[in-house]
Amino acid sequence: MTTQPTPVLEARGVTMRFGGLTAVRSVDFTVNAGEIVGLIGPNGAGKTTFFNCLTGLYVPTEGTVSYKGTVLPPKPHLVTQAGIARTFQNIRLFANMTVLENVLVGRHTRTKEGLWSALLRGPGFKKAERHSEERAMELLEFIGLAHKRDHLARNLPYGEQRKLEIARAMASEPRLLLLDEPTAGMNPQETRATEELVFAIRDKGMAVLLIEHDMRFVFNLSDRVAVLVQGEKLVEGTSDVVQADERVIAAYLGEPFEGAPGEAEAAEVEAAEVEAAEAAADATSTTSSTKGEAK
Ligand SMILES: Nc1ncnc2c1ncn2[C@@H]1O[C@H](COP(=O)(O)OP(=O)(O)OP(=O)(O)O)[C@@H](O)[C@H]1O
Repeated sequence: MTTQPTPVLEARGVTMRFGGLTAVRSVDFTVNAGEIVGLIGPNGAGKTTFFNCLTGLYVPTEGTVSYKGTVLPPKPHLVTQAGIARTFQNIRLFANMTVLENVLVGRHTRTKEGLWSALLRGPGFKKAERHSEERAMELLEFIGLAHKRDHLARNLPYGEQRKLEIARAMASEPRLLLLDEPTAGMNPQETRATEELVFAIRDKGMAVLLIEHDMRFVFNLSDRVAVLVQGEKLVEGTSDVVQADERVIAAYLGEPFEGAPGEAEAAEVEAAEVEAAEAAADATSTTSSTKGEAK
């Protein structure tokens, strides 16, 4: 008997427009409990915009995002409270706080004292501090930074800062973790260690969705990979299926292919441009022949 996958995250018809630019177009997307899913696509394909729609940073122009069957309000703190945490493409740590403090701040959605109390270390925060500190230290041990608990975040090497970001996101006790380019700027050893870390996170019971440019990393890790091209989901499947799909290769190489996202619009624009150019050419020849007649 096969067990049905349980969706944690479901995006339905998510579209995001910035003025005249459609960065994400009608994307349906699901992450199931216990899965590692990769989201790939050429530069500017709309991956980060889609992440921002999932995490409430952007309000999608159309479509809905649900967590365990309930539509999420597009507000980052409510999304985190529901059980989704994320890291960013550019590191966003509190540089002048210690490693431990950074993780404690990440726990604010799970303590009733809240963010300001955590930042200002008010009386309520101190009370809850011991329990939070134990949890934070467990996390630091898990990611291998316990020995650096009192170091300032800004003094950590780059790879450790990225790890700390992951620990801080995990501190909110999410069921789904979204990682935006977790290996950006890492050396091969750090990338390999991050791969192990992501597997270990999944083994803790969290689903993981990651955007990545490092193909070996994403194909090694992911149970499923979705490919965004010009804001549309082009292909979705196992690593083997996606790697073998010629449309994916063409999209990465920037080559045209039949049924490419945006192809119909591009053809319309091209036809309009040709028409405009022809009209302009006609007008010029009419003018010059008129001029010719006047001579
Ligand atoms: N806030 C914004 N306002 C206007 N346009 C935007 C905004 N954010 C993204 N875009 C545009 O939307 C498109 C998709 O960008 P996005 O950053 O989501 O792509 P990406 O796949 O994450 O790219 P990369 O891999 O380079 O990070 C691009 O054309 C980008 O210029």
